[in-house]
Amino acid sequence: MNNSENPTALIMIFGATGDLARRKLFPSLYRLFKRGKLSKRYCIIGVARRELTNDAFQESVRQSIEEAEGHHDDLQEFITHFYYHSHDVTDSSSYLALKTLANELDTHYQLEGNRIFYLAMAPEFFGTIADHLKADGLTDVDGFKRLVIEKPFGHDLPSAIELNNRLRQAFAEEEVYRIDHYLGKEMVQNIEVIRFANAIFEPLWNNRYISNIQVTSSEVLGVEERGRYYEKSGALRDMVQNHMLQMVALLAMEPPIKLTDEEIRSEKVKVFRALKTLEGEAVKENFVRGQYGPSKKDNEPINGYRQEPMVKADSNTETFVAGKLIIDNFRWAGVPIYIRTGKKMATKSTKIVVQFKDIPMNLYYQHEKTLNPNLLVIHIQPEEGISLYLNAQKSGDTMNATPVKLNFSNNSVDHMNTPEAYERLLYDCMRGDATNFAHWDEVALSWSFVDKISQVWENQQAEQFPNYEAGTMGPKAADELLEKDGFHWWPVESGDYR
Ligand SMILES: NC(=O)C1=CN([C@@H]2O[C@H](COP(=O)(O)OP(=O)(O)OC[C@H]3O[C@@H](n4cnc5c(N)ncnc54)[C@H](OP(=O)(O)O)[C@@H]3O)[C@@H](O)[C@H]2O)C=CC1
Ligand SMILES: O=C1O[C@H](COP(=O)(O)O)[C@@H](O)[C@H](O)[C@H]1O
Repeated sequence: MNNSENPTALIMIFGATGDLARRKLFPSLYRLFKRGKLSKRYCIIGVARRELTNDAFQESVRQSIEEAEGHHDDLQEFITHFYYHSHDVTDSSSYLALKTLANELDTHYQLEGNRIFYLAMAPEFFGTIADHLKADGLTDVDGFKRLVIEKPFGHDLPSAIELNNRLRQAFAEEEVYRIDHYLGKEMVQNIEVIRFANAIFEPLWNNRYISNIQVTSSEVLGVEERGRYYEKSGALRDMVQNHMLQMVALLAMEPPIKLTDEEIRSEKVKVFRALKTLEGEAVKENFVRGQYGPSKKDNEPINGYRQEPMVKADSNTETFVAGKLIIDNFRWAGVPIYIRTGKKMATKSTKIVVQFKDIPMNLYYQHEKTLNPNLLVIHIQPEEGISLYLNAQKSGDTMNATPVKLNFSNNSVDHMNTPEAYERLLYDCMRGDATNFAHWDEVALSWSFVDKISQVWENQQAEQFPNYEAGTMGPKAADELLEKDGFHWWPVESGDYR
């Protein structure tokens, strides 16, 4: 790992005129600069097809940062380190000019030959770009070379293997940084700290004391302009294969012997290996798919998925998934981990609820009431924090126990300074810390789990689609999935369970 706190590198962004670069990458780089986490020796080359001068590119970078961060006097200084190279990545003859520019800037800014290639482009180009970077000598550098790859990493296991084999011709595994932006979120990173830095949780973190875990990531937005991509992806590939399973791995892994990327990955991989594979009928019993239908809000019609641009009128693509995961190991045997994610749901929320088992005997039993279970809630977004639900005596009432909530809200403490996920991940990559990126073994194992489900779903038209109204929390079958185990989804809207 290059542990410098102010790393030096040339960052080449392929797809520099695209949405991701504008909305996430440029503002994140600026925030690193602002916080003094970028050394003065940095340089960014933006690459895309359209013809732009350096000045026009710098202006577009300035605008995108101002949209996200407002106006700042030091922006002018920041953007002078940005250069633009018009280049079609499928055009073999153009890479040599890119190499010449990179070498010149390397010398000019004294970048020590450190290079980061960020592929913020459609995945079909990943292999071609990596091939050329090597063949045309852009990776022949004295310093480090790293490849940052956006999702989706393949469409299924065979395509992911093919892509990986191709990338590995040019970059070693430790040089490939597969982005999963959930791993850059403050409270996702906090899962490990909550678990491993608190004596009160780790002894209870197993099937003796936990009855079930629920991980929800719901979105209010629909597929917007991404119908073409989403039709081939669906919620299973778009969210479950990566973000949802990564959160599950962090919740379920054993404590690593050290907090190094190798040790943490090795524990996460064991979780993926222990994840019970579902096939045939087991898919139907344990997984629910949904697709949003039209609805109305304030008398205004809301599109169903099949009415969205670039979506087939009889689409079989799921926009919602709920599932019950079983981790077949000593710690988790018998503890269901429920996941749920979807588009056009009632609220934008990512939350983890850990429900503890009931105590053996309830001394505070009331006629019609049972005690509320203890819950640990990890609020990932939009609020960031943790809540612990306990039972305590209501004032003046000695026979009753009432749920009370102990709350820590990150938003109220440090919200303005909480780094964006992309900001952290870019910084980690510059420092050579791959802990919060997806290792190939994790990607391969999560595809093999998800592929079995998609194979069943793709062979059966979902006749009941659409099966949930836009603006709701998904199909009824998702509630029944938990009801048959004697549980229910804890609400994610308010997060207040009293
Ligand atoms: N946008 C987002 O919020 C997220 C995006 N991603 C992933 O990031 C990647 C980029 O997404 P996004 O920014 O939305 O995509 P866009 O379609 O907005 O941008 C694509 C970029 O690629 C460039 N491009 C296209 N074809 C070529 C070519 N042949 N040669 C050189 N440049 C080319 C385009 O510029 P030009 O037309 O000038 O060539 C543009 O800069 C995708 O893999 C996506 O899945 C992942 C998570 C979130
Ligand atoms: O990767 C993706 O994530 C977003 C949701 O991210 P969030 O940080 O807003 O929760 C999702 O909208 C998109 O479809 C998916 O590709």
